[in-house]
Amino acid sequence: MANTLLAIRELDVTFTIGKKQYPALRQLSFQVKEKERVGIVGESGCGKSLTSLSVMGLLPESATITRGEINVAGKAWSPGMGEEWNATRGRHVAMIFQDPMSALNPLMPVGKQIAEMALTHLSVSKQEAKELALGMMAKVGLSRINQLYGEYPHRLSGGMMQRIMIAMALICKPKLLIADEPTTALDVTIQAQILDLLREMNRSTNTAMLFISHDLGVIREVCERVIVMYAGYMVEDAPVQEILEHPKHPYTAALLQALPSIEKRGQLLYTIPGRVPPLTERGDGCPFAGRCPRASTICHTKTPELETCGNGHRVRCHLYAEGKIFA
Ligand SMILES: Nc1ncnc2c1ncn2[C@@H]1O[C@H](COP(=O)(O)OP(=O)(O)OP(=O)(O)O)[C@@H](O)[C@H]1O
Repeated sequence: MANTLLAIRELDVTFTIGKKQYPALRQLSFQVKEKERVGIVGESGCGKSLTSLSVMGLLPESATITRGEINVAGKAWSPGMGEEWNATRGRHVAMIFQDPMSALNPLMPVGKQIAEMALTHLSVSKQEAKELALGMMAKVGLSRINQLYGEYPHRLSGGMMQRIMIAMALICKPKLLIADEPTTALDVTIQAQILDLLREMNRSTNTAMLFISHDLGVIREVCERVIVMYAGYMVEDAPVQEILEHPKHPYTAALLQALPSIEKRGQLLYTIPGRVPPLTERGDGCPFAGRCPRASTICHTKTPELETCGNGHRVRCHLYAEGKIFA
């Protein structure tokens, strides 16, 4: 059985705005195993990025981890670790973002940026770093690599830049790659190529993946397991096929209903009425109660517990606890 690579337990992240504190992540608990591809899905504002930034140690200054545990490759985070955590995390976890242009240095040739990564983190000579960078550029499907090595970022298309970012992220052989909306800024055909590449890299390098997207359709293509987040809570966690066939949380069911499909061609696409409540408007009860067509009194007053339901499936919903979900 694969070992656990990332374990998040009962994590709370809180923003301090003025003199007030606002919880942004609540009781978040999940794991990523070695080589596993796990997706996090949810609408804008649900806490997907804060989850990845917590792991990376990159939370904004106004946000604090107020409770819980993050464990990477057997090493636990604790407050005040600073550089020590950066070293552990840096050795095992790399991240790619939605907009590769803003993550690349516009003044340095792209090949050199990949080589710099190897020079900084591996004990290699300049020549070896260049060779590793060229090898990685070929591996991520770039052509004319010798010429491309010396090109500046602005000369590259969005898809090529994202390939460069993936090469930079993987050159030091991290155990986990966090990809935060890596294809959202790309057009659809390029999107499909980058998703193929990420799957291929997961297979060929055994790097586990935490893939963040607001699009369940994309997660379905890439991941083996999916975590559904809503307003700072994980509301469902299950293998992808299980969640597609037997969604248990009304929010997950609504996300699935909103997915375009060939059968729905010509029909008006379903959208979930309402919006994710901002931090300042979150109260007691189930975070989804205000938009849930099946909410009852208890949903507005008591936060549901996370229930384990078999088949690797967990859900946070009073309907499940009351035996009203049979899906
Ligand atoms: N620097 C900040 N200051 C105050 N609130 C913030 C800050 N960054 C994020 N938030 C709030 O924290 C909550 C979670 O944000 P987060 O960026 O993790 O959401 P997300 O699910 O990744 O959304 P998106 O898909 O838009 O990136 C949101 O309500 C957001 O407004």
